Formats: sequence, structure tokens, C-alpha cells
Amino acid sequence: MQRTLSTGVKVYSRIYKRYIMASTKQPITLVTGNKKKLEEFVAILGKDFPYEVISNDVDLPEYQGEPDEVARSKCELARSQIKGPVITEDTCLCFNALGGMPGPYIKWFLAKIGPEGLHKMLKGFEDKTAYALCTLAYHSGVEGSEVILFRGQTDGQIVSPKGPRDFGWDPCFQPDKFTQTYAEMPKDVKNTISHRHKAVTALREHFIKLAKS
Ligand SMILES: O=c1[nH]c(=O)c2ncn([C@H]3C[C@H](O)[C@@H](COP(=O)(O)OP(=O)(O)OP(=O)(O)O)O3)c2[nH]1
Ligand SMILES: [Mg+2]
Repeated sequence: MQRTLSTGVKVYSRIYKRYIMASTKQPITLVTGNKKKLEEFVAILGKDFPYEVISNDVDLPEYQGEPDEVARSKCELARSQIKGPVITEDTCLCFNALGGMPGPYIKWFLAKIGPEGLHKMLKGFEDKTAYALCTLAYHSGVEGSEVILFRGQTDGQIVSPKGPRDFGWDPCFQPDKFTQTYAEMPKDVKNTISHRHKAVTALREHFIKLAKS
């Protein structure tokens, strides 16, 4: 079911999914419209996370700017919609030969030219190196408090697409020290080396410390 909020933001589902029941505190809402991101986030976060996390697939507008600005703006908007603690995620795929582009604009490049086109973009360049960057942004939901960012970066190469096509640019990103692309490797391997793994681990550590304090 779809409805549109007064701000123009579309909410595709009102069903909240509960993943981790851990405390009586207000749950933290992970806001993402991307099911594959959500699956990976939940798998990496694990069952021993000390706070309750639920998800909501609000389709947030995509901002322009540097990765940190995009991540902060997305989180602020999610907070204004959810009116409580929120986590958002923004993922960039950055080509070193292109000074970090497509970066936060990878979603549109992928939609228009697919993994083959991304590989072809670097045809005229010797440098095929790239990095995947995940920025998780948390807001406590308390008016006046700051967004906290947790970043994870994995370096690799852009290669001719190999492997299943079920998640974005995974078929053309081959992380350093691996002979398989993200798409070719088992999920549990991707989830221990990925940009997302590194960002979620940083977020986990923050909340585990917070729960103990
Ligand atoms: O192949 C992959 N592998 C990944 O790990 C990965 N993470 C994100 N993406 C895709 C999904 C999009 O096309 C872009 C990132 O754009 P972003 O705005 O961060 O993601 P959305 O799908 O729009 O989801 P949100 O609702 O903004 O969370 O790269 C991957 N492809
Ligand atoms: Mg997005």
C-alpha cells in the first residue's frame, strides 16, 4: 500500500518489521527502500545488538553533495518523518580515475548503464581502482541533537561483470585480495569484508558501549 506524506515523501508500507527484541527503550528505525541493503544490515548486526531495531521502507529523496552531507541530510529527513531514533544508510561507489565519481550518484549510473556500462566507463583509463563506501547515519530523535556518522570503506577494482545480478553493482566490484566479485562470493564472505560490514561494526561498537554506560 502506498501513501504520500505532506512533505511529498512516499511511504510504500506501513508494516514495521521487528528483528531484534532487546530492550524496552524506544526502537531505532532503519529507514531504507532497499531490501538487499536491509538483509545485509540485519545479518551483519547480529542478534545480540542491545537495542531493538525495526525497519521502515520510506522512499526518501536523494540529495546531492559530498557523501557526508548526503548521509546527514538523509538522516535528518528520516528523523522528521519517523519522529524517533533513526538510522539511514547511503552507499557510494567511487572510481579513483574519476576523482571519486559516480560516488553518491551511483544509483542513477547503475539504473541507466548497468554493471557493464560502469565497467566500460573506465575503458580509457589504466587505473581501474575503486572503493565502496557505506555511511550509516544515526539520529536519536531528540530535537537539537546531532547526526552521528559511521563509515566503512572497502577498496577494490572495477572488472567485467561476473556472478549473479541480484544486487546492484556487486557483479563489477572485486575487492582487493579476492579473485571473485562481491556478486560471486558467498553472502557470508561479503558480509565479513564489505563496506557495509565495516560501517555496521562501527555502529555496533558505539551502541554496545552506550548500553554499558
Ligand atoms: O551491488 C551493490 N552492492 C551493495 O552493497 C550496494 N549497496 C547499495 N547498492 C546500490 C543501491 C543503489 O542503487 C546505490 C546506492 O544508493 P543509495 O541511495 O544508498 O541506496 P537506495 O537503493 O536508494 O536505498 P536507500 O533507500 O537510500 O537506503 O547502490 C549496492 N549495490
Ligand atoms: Mg537512496
